[in-house]
Amino acid sequence: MNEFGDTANIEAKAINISSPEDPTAEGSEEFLELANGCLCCSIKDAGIAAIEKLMERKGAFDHIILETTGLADPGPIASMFWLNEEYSEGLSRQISLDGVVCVVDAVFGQQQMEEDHSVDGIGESLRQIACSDVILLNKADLVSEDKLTVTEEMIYKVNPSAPVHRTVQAHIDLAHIMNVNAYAGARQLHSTSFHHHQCDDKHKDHHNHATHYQLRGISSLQLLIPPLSQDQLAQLEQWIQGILWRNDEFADGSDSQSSRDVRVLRCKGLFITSAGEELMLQGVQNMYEITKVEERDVIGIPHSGKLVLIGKGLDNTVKESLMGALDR
Ligand SMILES: Nc1nc2c(ncn2[C@@H]2O[C@H](COP(=O)(O)OP(=O)(O)OP(=O)(O)O)[C@@H](O)[C@H]2O)c(=O)[nH]1
Repeated sequence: MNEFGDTANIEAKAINISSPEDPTAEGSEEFLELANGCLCCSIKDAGIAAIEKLMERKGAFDHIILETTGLADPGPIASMFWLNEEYSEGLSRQISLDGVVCVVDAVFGQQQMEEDHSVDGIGESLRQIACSDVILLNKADLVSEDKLTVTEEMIYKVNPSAPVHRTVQAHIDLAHIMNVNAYAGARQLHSTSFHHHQCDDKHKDHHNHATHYQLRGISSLQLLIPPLSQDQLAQLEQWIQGILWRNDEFADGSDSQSSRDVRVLRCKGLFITSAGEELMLQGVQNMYEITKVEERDVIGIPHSGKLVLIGKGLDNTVKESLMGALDR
């Protein structure tokens, strides 16, 4: 869980396991120190080692909750649990990433987001919101209804696909933040209903079936994807690789203006093939996977697929580039 409302030092060091019912546990909580400080700065070594240590006590707990500091970037952490190469050989067989929860401070959240929009690059609060699957707008008792609404609208513009819950003292029904399966089956995507606000409707492009939410530093783009032939599916995947990898320093060295400007932090998609197959896309930063939806997960066949990109520089050019790729 992230809370960007504070300005805490990035050197927080604990993984906190709650295991009150475990008779073998020494206490109701255990803290595993990460030798190298912040989890996201020590992903490959200390992070994985700490989780491996935890898994020696497999069965003593049901969930692992990682609480990062206010300045952490959740993207690399999410990738570590999801598709890390070393990790996938070992622990990913035993545990899976459920979702990323972000706590936004209702008193300072708006100001923090405004400041982060005005900096070069993508400020941490925006990264945290962009990568979240559920958002708590906490300290709702301390601000006016108007301020809550304005903050919610700012959040929706950054990430239209994460539900936002207003909370006091972060009290929330655990069903909203646990077992959310944000990275699992397509069930989630079938039922995803994106937030629409009056102020966003003018950005909606019905002709191209696209919805575009633009805020200075970060934006999201939602596209309806028609049923795809096998060729189009291959073209779509190639296009996705292009947009996810073009900014990577290990990529093909492309140095065009658009390469520098576009940065995808999170992508999700559900694609339908003309043969009736369903495929799900999940991506964090430059990592992605496209998996076939198992029959048991399918709840009715949707008429069209959808693609959601959250990141920087996602303007009309990106949408047109995708349409062009599918038309080839
Ligand atoms: N009125 C009100 N106070 C709250 C709420 N949530 C937390 N607080 C109080 O705000 C104070 C600061 O709490 P946080 O903002 O969570 O600060 P913190 O515990 O340092 O946060 P982290 O370092 O991010 O874990 C504490 O006294 C909390 O009891 C809330 O919803 N309403």
